[in-house]
Amino acid sequence: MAETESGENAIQVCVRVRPLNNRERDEGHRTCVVLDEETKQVVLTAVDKNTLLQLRGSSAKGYAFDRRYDQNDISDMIYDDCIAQLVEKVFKGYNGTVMAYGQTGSGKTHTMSGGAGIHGKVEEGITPRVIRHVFSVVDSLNKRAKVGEKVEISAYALELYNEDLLDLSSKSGRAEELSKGWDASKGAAGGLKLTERPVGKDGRVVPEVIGVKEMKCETADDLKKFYDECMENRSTTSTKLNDRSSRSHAIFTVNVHRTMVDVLNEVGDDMKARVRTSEFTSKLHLVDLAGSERVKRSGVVGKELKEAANINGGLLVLGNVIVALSSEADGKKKGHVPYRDSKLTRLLQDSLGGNSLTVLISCISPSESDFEETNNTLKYANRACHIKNTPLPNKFTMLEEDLLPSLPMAGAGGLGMMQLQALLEDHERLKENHEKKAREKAEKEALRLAALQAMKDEEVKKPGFQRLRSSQYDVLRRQLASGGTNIPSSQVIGDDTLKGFGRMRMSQTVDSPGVAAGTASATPPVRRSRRVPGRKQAGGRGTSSTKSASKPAGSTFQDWLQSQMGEEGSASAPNGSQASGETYQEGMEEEEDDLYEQHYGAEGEDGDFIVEDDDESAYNPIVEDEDGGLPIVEDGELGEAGLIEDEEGAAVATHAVEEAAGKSKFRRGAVARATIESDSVLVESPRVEENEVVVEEEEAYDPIEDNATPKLLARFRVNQNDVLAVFKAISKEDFQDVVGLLPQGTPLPASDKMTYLLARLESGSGNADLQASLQRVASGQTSMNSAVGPAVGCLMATFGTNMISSCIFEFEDPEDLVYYGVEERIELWGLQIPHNSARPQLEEVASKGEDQGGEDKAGKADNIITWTSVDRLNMSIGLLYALSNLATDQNISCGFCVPRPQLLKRWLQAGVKMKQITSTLKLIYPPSAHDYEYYKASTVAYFMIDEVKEALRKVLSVVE
Ligand SMILES: Nc1ncnc2c1ncn2[C@@H]1O[C@H](COP(=O)(O)OP(=O)(O)OP(=O)(O)O)[C@@H](O)[C@H]1O
Repeated sequence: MAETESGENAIQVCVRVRPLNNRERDEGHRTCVVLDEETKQVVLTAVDKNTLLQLRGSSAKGYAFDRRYDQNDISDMIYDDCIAQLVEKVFKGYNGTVMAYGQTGSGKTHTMSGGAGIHGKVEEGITPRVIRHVFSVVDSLNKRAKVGEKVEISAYALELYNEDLLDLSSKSGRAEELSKGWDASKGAAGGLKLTERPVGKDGRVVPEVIGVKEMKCETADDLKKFYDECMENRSTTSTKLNDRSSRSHAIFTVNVHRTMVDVLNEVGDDMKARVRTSEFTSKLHLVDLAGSERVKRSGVVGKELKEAANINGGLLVLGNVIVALSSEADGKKKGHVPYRDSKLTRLLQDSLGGNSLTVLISCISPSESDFEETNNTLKYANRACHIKNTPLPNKFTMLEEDLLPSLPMAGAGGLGMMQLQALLEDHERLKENHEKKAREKAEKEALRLAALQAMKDEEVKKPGFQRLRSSQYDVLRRQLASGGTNIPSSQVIGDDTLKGFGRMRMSQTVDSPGVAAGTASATPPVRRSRRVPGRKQAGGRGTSSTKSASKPAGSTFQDWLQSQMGEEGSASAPNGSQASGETYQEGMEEEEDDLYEQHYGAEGEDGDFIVEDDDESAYNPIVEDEDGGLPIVEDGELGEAGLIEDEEGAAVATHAVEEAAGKSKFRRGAVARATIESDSVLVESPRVEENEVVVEEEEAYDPIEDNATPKLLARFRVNQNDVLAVFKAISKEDFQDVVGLLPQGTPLPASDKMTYLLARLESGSGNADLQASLQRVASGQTSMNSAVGPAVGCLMATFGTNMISSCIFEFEDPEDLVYYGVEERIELWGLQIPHNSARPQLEEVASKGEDQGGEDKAGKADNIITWTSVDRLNMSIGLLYALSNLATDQNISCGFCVPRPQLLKRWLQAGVKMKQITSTLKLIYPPSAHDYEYYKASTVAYFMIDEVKEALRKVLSVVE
């Protein structure tokens, strides 16, 4: 016998014997059915000669069934034994069928629908129980539903009447159909359409009824009402054998549509936890067949006779189907199953021999007068026990994955149910808001672009309109950063510098990188393109004014970098770098190449570097053309588009060429000389003569006066609560995951980019207090390396960039940047301009430093060391400045980070010193995370907040 995965029979056949009815009693019929509990048989006993004859000599006929119910058993028992579990299975994706079968008047409708029984006792039928049960399951599922999960119930009712398939829910429609005639020869005239949908590869099909009205029901009452209405419409008639005989087969189908959400135990490349949302629809058919009847006995004529013929015809085919299926299941030759011989069997083909879990309730009369029909029913029921159904849960349709923010792995402590629920709720909200946000964003961007365009249009009307290219700012920043304090601050920082940029002649000493590194002689004025010594000893590119040479002796990048990093703990020379040292070194070598190019110019094909004249020791940050306009490359190599050189040498020149060719993605055409018609629309660059920055005055346009020069402003509004909460979250030493560390009741950030990725710096043995250790560093008693070494550990929480921007900082775009498109902003800021998004109101927590005090020898607040971590993702110097400001406010004087090469580069360029900590970074981090390996090989650095601020002030025009 076919079984489900859980071992239950896929087809359960039970027998129900009704009591003798009044007519049978009146006529003196006796019971011929006995339930033998020992043999589990339903035994038909021969009670008279004729019956004996019919039994061909046997005095008794027994059929074994697992479940047998006599006249004293109520439908409660049948339900509990067979139906309840079926209903539960339907919610797990299985199709189910409960089908009452038997001769007319045997109790099928009573069993399926209930009602006043023979003894006047009202009994609830299986279908009303199913309805109640279905909604009790729905309620319990809803109670423990995850966000995004739902279950929907709908139903439809069919009637197969004289081979016409009708919608029982539509009384008028049904009457109309019937008026067209009930002759089976008319087939489906006017009725519903029955089709078959192929499923699987074995040629199996499932029936589908087209056009039936499906009713969505929210409550059990809704569904019961719908059921009652449908059953009211059913064709019945009074016969000799049944006062209210069903003249049609009725199929009431309950659809269960479920959407389920599973949080998978995995994290994707994007560091989001995988969530699988799946859905299925399963069907529970509740079938009340019309009864077979011997027309002689039921005494029907005319229309009822025709009905009986059709009923019997369908049931005959049903019997044949059962026989064919049972023979097949018994291992006999696979034969043809005549499903298509009747509409009834076509409709039921999934329930018998198909994909359904089926309970067949064989209703029988106990009366000896019905002996033959009962025997017949039991015979088929017995055969049906052998039918093999192959129930498989309906295929889940996966809707989507990957919607949750990433969760810490179970190994890191896992999530509590509450937290998980919170995340799921967050997830749901995100899902709902996703489209709305996208739409709003698109609208906002469209408005912004329109406004931007309008502004640009206005700007270009101004005489001499020009704005500085982002690369020019980089040039300036780097130049200023490398020059350090030698440049008067009034001219180095902020508007003044920018004002002077290209406008006035300033005489001041600038230490070029080469000078800072203590190598090659100072920076002479150079005004003609030439090559500087390259790292390769190859020939020139055939230009008369170039030649090859070696990199200046002693002028190593390493030297320069060292000078940038300060004396202690050079990131460029990570001595003592342990596990991560090698990778770090490789990273730095890449950086070296990068920075080398920036300082000595882009490498030519042969490894040479293009600079001015033949003076190998020369260093010329800026070259301009004779007219003081856009610089021109004179050796012809770079065309006539212009050249701006400083540390970046030819790289900038190349950029200028691209610019001229209209290839640059930044401010295409806005700077290129070719596009500028007016002589007055020129941007000049400072140039260096004998270690002096020379900026020639011109009559032309003053970007500041014309209010067209962008300023790099760090104008931040910081959400203190968010930051404090984050700081608190990452300041616990003994942690399992960040979520668990957030203050009780802290709502989780709404950002879908939120990540909680954890790393802990394993800093050797000992259990000293990190706080105290850091204080010793602050008071100069010890170095960071030795302080962190014995400390308990450094917890570093990294958050997605979005979270940093939306949770920690709230930016106001500097007004002057509003002219710029996103790409330009990125270039200027090193970070996408953060957006303002909804941020959770997190509980305010006290400053850790103030709470803990510790060894604050000097007793000054600014000597109290607290620490924070900095996201490694594209942290711009602007963000870093804002963070540093905040850290100062909070008496935080030291920051840790895992610098990315790009980040390191940018910070170094900005003059921010970072020092490597020689320690092993132990990751508490999902290994599946895309940057796991990166972190594994990373080095932790630290920086002192004051130093950072001081350095950044030099390159940022800060509005405090
Ligand atoms: N188990 C039972 N206990 C009490 N009364 C019953 C039982 N089964 C059937 N009856 C009564 O017997 C009568 C006939 O039952 P029912 O209408 O359910 O038969 P049926 O098999 O549906 O007949 P038909 O095929 O003609 O529609 C009804 O009055 C019903 O109340």
